[in-house]
Amino acid sequence: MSAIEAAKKLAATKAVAENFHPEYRYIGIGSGTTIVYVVEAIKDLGIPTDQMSFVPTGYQSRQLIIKAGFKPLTFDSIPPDTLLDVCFDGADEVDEELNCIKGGGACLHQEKLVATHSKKFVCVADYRKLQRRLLTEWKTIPIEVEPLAINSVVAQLINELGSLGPRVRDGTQDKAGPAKTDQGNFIVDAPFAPLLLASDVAAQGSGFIQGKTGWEVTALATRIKCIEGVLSVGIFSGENGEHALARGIKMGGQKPSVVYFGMADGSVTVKRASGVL
Ligand SMILES: O=C(CO)[C@H](O)[C@H](O)COP(=O)(O)O
Repeated sequence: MSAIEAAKKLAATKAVAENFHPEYRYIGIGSGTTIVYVVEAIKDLGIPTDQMSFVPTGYQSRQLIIKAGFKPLTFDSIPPDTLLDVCFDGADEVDEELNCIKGGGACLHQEKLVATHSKKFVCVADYRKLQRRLLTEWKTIPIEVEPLAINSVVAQLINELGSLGPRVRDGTQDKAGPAKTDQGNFIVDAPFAPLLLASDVAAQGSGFIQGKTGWEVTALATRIKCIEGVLSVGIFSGENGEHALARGIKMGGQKPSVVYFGMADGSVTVKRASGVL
């Protein structure tokens, strides 16, 4: 096993040991390569799961749940007003304030649905994903776009928001044309300069900033989401589910409450959200 795979597995094992409880009934399962180790770790706990439902974030995730012998539940079958007890997912990059870029595997829309309906989002990643700001090593924001609107969305990303060379993601080698999401949409990967943290903006004493100093994370996510034809933006920012609940808001927290990073030296670095927990 490579150092990176070993790091993912270590982080997944610790994240599950500390955040998976026998009384849980609804568990979200994300997408990607790291989540495979999370599902393995849940299985290895040996806790009975017959009273539990596992909510996938796409085709790959559903297959993982089924293969592990867990009961899958589609997002639209969750009982009304019910929050998931926890969701586990990976990330492409995580900044100091636990904002994330997601969507490297084109599953951002369902991942956001699940994250925003979970009491707690537990993120699992390897050391490459840990950065002070988003778009440091991972250079683009994945955006899910309705195919008919693809040209107009790309034009607005360039002309109105200053993205330098957004590209429609290609499909597999075996199929000509753009990649399609589980919803049948396209993905635009939009490059921007590294994003400012909310604390950077507060320190400069101004509102949202765009231009020479770059975009603040949530300001850019909000602007992109407002473009007609955009279904979902691969920036998970703002509040986390636990903070939202503490304020009496049931749904909508996007950020992880905690991130487990598997490190190159075999340790696991745990970053928790600050504030009211
Ligand atoms: O957002 C995602 C898929 O849309 C994944 O969570 C993200 O790409 C991380 O993947 P990996 O665990 O393979 O590094």
